[in-house]
Amino acid sequence: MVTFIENIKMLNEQGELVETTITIDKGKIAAIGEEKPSDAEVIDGKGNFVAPGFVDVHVHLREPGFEHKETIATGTRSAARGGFTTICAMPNTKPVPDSVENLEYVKGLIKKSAVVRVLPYGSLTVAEAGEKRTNIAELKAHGAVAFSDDGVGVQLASTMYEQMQDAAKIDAVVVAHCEDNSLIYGGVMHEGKRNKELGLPGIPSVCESVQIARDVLLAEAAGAKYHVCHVSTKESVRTVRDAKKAGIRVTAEVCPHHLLLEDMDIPSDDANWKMNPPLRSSEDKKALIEGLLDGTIDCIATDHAPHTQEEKCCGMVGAPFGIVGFETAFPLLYTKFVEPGIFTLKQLVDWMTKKPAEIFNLPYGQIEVGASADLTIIDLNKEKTIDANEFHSKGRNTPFNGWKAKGWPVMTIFEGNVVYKEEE
Ligand SMILES: NC(=O)N[C@@H](CC(=O)O)C(=O)O
Ligand SMILES: [Zn+2]
Ligand SMILES: [Zn+2]
Repeated sequence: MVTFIENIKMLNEQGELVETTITIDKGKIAAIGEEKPSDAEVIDGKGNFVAPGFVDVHVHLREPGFEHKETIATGTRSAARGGFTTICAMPNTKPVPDSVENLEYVKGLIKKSAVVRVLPYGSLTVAEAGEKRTNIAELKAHGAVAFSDDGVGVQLASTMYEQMQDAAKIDAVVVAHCEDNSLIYGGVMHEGKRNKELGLPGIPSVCESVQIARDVLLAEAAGAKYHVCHVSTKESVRTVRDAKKAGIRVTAEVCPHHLLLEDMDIPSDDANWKMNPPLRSSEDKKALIEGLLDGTIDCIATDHAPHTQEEKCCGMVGAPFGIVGFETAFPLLYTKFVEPGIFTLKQLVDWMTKKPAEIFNLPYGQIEVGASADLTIIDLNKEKTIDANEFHSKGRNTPFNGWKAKGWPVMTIFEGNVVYKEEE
């Protein structure tokens, strides 16, 4: 079946919006800017903006093991509603995809219920316990997109070094949640001014940056491709910048919440503001924005991390770290950064599509003939108030509830099929 999208605007190389059409045949983009084939089914783009389906290289779907927080079905529906068509699922599930058997099991679950493309990570260590190394060559051969122990830092330098050496041999990407356990101090938010006002234990910035500093030196020694998760501090940005200058193969991602919020914004001891790494200072936030703009930080990832309302009910100390991200990422970033002219629309879209795909060597994230027909149609003028109760995710854990934002995905197309359509 042939589908024809008309009355749509697309970004050109210069970053201008130009009117076009897209023809889809057998799940692939068959033509751009051509006439309607006679037998085609027509989608009216209503003059909206069409972007490549967003690519998120850092998400948590919770299945298997934590289906009360999220399932592959709810998580991917949430992704589709946010405009994401390719997502890389972190391995902190139960079981952890640390063996071929466990990875195959996870792949089976994905096949059964995912509505968008889910690419599973393999872990760096068995059960993410930080001790026994996994066989990453074997896991890669069975479809692991990359390797990470996200949720915890790899504490031993030798473990990281040896996995990087193995990764270098097969050109796999080592992806790191950087957190030195000896520097957490039982903290639940950033160690600064606001945690003292709230009487809450703080996590110092060095907890993250020292491990990034260690890892870039290990990546240099191993010749490995190394990607840093959710960069949150100015020292981390500087360390990545210096490493890039030295020719080390390092890339980095930043999350929307770290670009949009700082510790002083935290209104009270409310666990919907608790995530790892925590919201840092206003100087840190500034450094992250500068880092994106100067190319130190390569892409944006949501770190969608659903938890139940019961878990998040009662203050930061007992609650798990993490907030949901899919269904608010684009409108918030568009409203707060593109509308005021801090980022261009092309920059924002590239950081959510082409750039992450490049890092992980994925053939997605661009609208071109022959590519998978993964598209997000966005109404850049539509304004709406964020209501967590409308989320397709099981998670309601967001600090952005009640925020007004513009630029909402109205239709998401994955492999030529409509997987999300806004209710009229
Ligand atoms: N980011 C978070 O605060 N939480 C993540 C783990 C992680 O990304 O480190 C989770 O799995 O809940
Ligand atoms: Zn993490
Ligand atoms: Zn994560």
